[in-house]
Amino acid sequence: MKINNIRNFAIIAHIDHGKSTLADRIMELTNTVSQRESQAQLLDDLAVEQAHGVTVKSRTVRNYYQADNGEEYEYNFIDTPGHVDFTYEVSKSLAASDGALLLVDATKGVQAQTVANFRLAKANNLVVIPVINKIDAQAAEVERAEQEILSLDAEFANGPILKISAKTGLNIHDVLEVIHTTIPAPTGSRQAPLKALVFDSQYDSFKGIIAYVRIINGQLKANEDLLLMANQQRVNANEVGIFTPQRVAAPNLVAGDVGYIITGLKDPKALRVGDTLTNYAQPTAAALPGYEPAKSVVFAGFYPKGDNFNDLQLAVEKLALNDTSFEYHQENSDALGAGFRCGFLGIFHLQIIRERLQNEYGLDVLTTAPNVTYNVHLKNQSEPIMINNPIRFPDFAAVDYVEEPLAQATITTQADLLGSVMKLADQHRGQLVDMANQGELIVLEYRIPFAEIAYDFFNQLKSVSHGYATLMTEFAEYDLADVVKIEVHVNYAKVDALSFVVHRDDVANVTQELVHKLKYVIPRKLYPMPVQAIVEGKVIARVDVPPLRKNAAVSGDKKSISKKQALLRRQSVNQRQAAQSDIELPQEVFNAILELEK
Ligand SMILES: Nc1nc2c(ncn2[C@@H]2O[C@H](COP(=O)(O)OP(=O)(O)OP(=O)(O)O)[C@@H](O)[C@H]2O)c(=O)[nH]1
Repeated sequence: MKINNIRNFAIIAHIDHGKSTLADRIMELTNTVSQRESQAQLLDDLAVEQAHGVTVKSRTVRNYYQADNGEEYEYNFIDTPGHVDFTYEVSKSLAASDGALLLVDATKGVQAQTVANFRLAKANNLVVIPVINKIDAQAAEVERAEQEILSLDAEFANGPILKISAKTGLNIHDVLEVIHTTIPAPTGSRQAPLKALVFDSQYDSFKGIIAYVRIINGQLKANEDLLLMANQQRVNANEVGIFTPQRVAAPNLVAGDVGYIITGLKDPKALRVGDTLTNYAQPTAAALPGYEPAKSVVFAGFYPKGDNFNDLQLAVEKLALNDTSFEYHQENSDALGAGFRCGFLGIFHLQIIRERLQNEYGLDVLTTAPNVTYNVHLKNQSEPIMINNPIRFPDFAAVDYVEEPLAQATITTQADLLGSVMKLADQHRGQLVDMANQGELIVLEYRIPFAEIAYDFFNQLKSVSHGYATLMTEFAEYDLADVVKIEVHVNYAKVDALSFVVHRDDVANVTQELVHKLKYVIPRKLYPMPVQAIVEGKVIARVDVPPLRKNAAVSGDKKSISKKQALLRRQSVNQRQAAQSDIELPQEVFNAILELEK
């Protein structure tokens, strides 16, 4: 294909505005896939995606389009995720594209992710084509959506604003035409030395690392020797090819193309997404600018259930390769043994990774209660220490002061829901910074501790706004926080994995609720076990997990005094022996912390 007839573009939108449906329709109209195949959504093929009905990973597909002007075009499109936790995936896809279709749901209009993704596309110098989708829906307000698009960028008045239904197929032909008339062909020279951007990757147990590349300059054939520029690693292109959407081998990839390279690299850490690939013998002079590494916001421990630490290690290594925003390192807990401390972009991201471990690797992991990273300033030390694991939170006597991460949170809401949304943000220690109108929507800017919004805030916001309000967050700064560590002792022994950090004001409520929840989820033993929540050395709350059998001391059975005393003696010996001994920690115990009403 001539480079002039290639178009590389992304489809971007707010969650659920119809990206995957439009992608399916494009593949159908270009005969990339048959009608029968396209009955099921083709691109969201990860089990987690089907379960939640959302895109988690970006997908790439090559289509051939016979245009009205008689020319044939190669369309490489990248379907991207819409959930706020996966913005990082979107920015990678955009770096590999020259243009973007910005999809707006006619029943919802411009929403927070629409704005954010539009800005990302502009930052990557992409040509953006607005497309209003779902015009078939009863609740569609096409004109209003159009006005909102124009208030996003007045320049849209100069170009077409398409109105389609991805569901019924209405006006999809216009979309296919506008792509080649509006989005520029890639610029790049086939003669120059090879320069390819690795914009994504995947791990295959047999084939090793598969790099997803956009060829900027030059060309490459199978079996050529290549160089990964970041770590000067030499690799062989075992196979090169394109996505149809399945991988199909091709003789070569040339400037402008999007495709894959099977590298055979077996070490999942050997390749970094954002790296530049070049020819080993004739390298290009300078690497492409890489991506900003993603910044983890939420941390939690993953521990194997049973004796499969090695399986878990391999699985997290491979997942981290497929999802570069997921980070991990090994940690040990007295209560749980060896595991991993993992970093995520948000709680939904955590949930997705956990489900992927289950679905793709058959691993059921124990997940400890999530937390954020604290900067702890010690009394006798000038430099603060970063704590992302409550087990390591220093003793209160040594702590001078603590700082916590604040988010810049942008909440977009309908005017009539303003009251409930502001109340929710207030309950979560949000400080209102700015408030502005965007069409009929109100955009609120908050400074709000990540610890307050990292867990369930998004769901609560959806619930108070009946699904309409949207949330975008980014890291703002560290700020002083009056937080304390809660330790949990079961049967007088500290259970390190159950430690967590909360604001001092919440201590009384949280500890009471916690011990009462733990009473029902800690597996019972033959003797009663006290559960204590301890803050700064003081027991703040306590309950007893009842014994499996009746307690001799409180048993109502009629027994002689001496028999009862003998029973009590035996019971107390058991109890003393049992203190310190292992207690089991099923997942429900950690969920009890996660579900606390903070
Ligand atoms: N009425 C109507 N519904 C549509 C149309 N396009 C998509 N939908 C529906 O909208 C919902 C979301 O569509 P998806 O294509 O999964 O949305 P998405 O943007 O890919 O979602 P994420 O991948 O999770 O970001 C589905 O229930 C679709 O059937 C349309 O043109 N009209």
